[in-house]
Amino acid sequence: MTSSNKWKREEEVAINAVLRASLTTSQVFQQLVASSSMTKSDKSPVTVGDFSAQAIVNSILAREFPDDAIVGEEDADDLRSEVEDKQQLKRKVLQLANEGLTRDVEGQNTLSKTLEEEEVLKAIDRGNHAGGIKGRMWTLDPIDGTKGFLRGGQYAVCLGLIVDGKVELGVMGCPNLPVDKAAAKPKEGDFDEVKKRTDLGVIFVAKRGQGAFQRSLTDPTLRPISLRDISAASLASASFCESVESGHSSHGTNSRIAQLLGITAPSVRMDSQAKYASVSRGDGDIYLRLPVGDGSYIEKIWDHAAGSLLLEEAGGTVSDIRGRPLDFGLGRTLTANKGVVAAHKAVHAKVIEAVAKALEEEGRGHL
Ligand SMILES: Nc1ncnc2c1ncn2[C@@H]1O[C@H](COP(=O)(O)O)[C@@H](O)[C@H]1OP(=O)(O)O
Ligand SMILES: [Mg+2]
Ligand SMILES: [Mg+2]
Ligand SMILES: [Mg+2]
Repeated sequence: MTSSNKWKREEEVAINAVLRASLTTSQVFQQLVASSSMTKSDKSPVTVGDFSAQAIVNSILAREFPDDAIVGEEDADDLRSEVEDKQQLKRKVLQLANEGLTRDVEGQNTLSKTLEEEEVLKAIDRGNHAGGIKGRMWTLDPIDGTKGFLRGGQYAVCLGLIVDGKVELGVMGCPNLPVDKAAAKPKEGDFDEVKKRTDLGVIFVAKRGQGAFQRSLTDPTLRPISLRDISAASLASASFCESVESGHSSHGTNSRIAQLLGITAPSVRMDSQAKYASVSRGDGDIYLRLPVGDGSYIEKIWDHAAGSLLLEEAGGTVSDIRGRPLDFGLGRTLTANKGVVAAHKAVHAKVIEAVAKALEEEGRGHL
């Protein structure tokens, strides 16, 4: 097998699955989140979107690669409940999953027969695998950035293929990101803008050793992407990409790191693994995810598999705050790592030095 053929079939299937799931989450966003009856505190649309997207991706993987394990964020326990609310949720998920699976998408993967309730629940529960170092497994975050999804910001459908503990393929759908990286991102909370714009929706694809690419939701042409070319000498011109949520990543520590590196540009804030994608195509240069507080939060593999490979293939280095590579072979979580630091290869070591200094100053040097 030539290197460009490696994972060809997996890539095709993963793109089709992520594309379908992205179209379905978009549909849920348009119909439920951006509807006038939606109240701010109602989190139910994201639940509908999560389950439907996981049902769609897992059904396709189960059919195409029946022997592969899946480590997915969600499970169907809630949908098996007899409570009327959950029964209603289950019916909605069944309908959306079937619509998503039977939609005509680039002439591929159409189901001959719609799924029954129990089949959809089983598909979702295929994501229960424990992970580990041996063999082939997919890891899925059906909606990463649930907060972004609810506020009309960024969110992502993230699928990675991990083989013997190494991410080999990553496919990420970002329905609210402009295809053109230079175009303005929709203003957060402006649901009408998201509804109206026709230039939103990107799928990012990376295969180990074969580069990083993007395509739109409608045109299958893959176009190469890469990080902005930055050297140690031009580090001061860099910009950070960081979480919107201060509970997910320490904004205060990031400011100090910027100061130490001579960076003055304001940080670009967005939810989800769209941060990895954004830096991968040169919109922002450094992705910092510094632990908050005592650093007890343990990152999940589905939150980093696709994004980290994309950024590496686009010319970057991804590590935790100590410069250790992310270890995807230890189960469902990244137990050997703390936080994430991602940047162009040429400046990554310098960023890690500044991270260590900033944490030391805060009395968190032990993290
Ligand atoms: N305390 C935390 N620290 C870091 N990440 C978190 C924390 N709590 C939740 N997350 C995860 O951060 C991801 C999105 O964060 P961001 O958009 O800021 O990058 C989500 O996957 C979310 O998990 P979950 O999917 O369970 O909500
Ligand atoms: Mg997530
Ligand atoms: Mg999620
Ligand atoms: Mg979640």
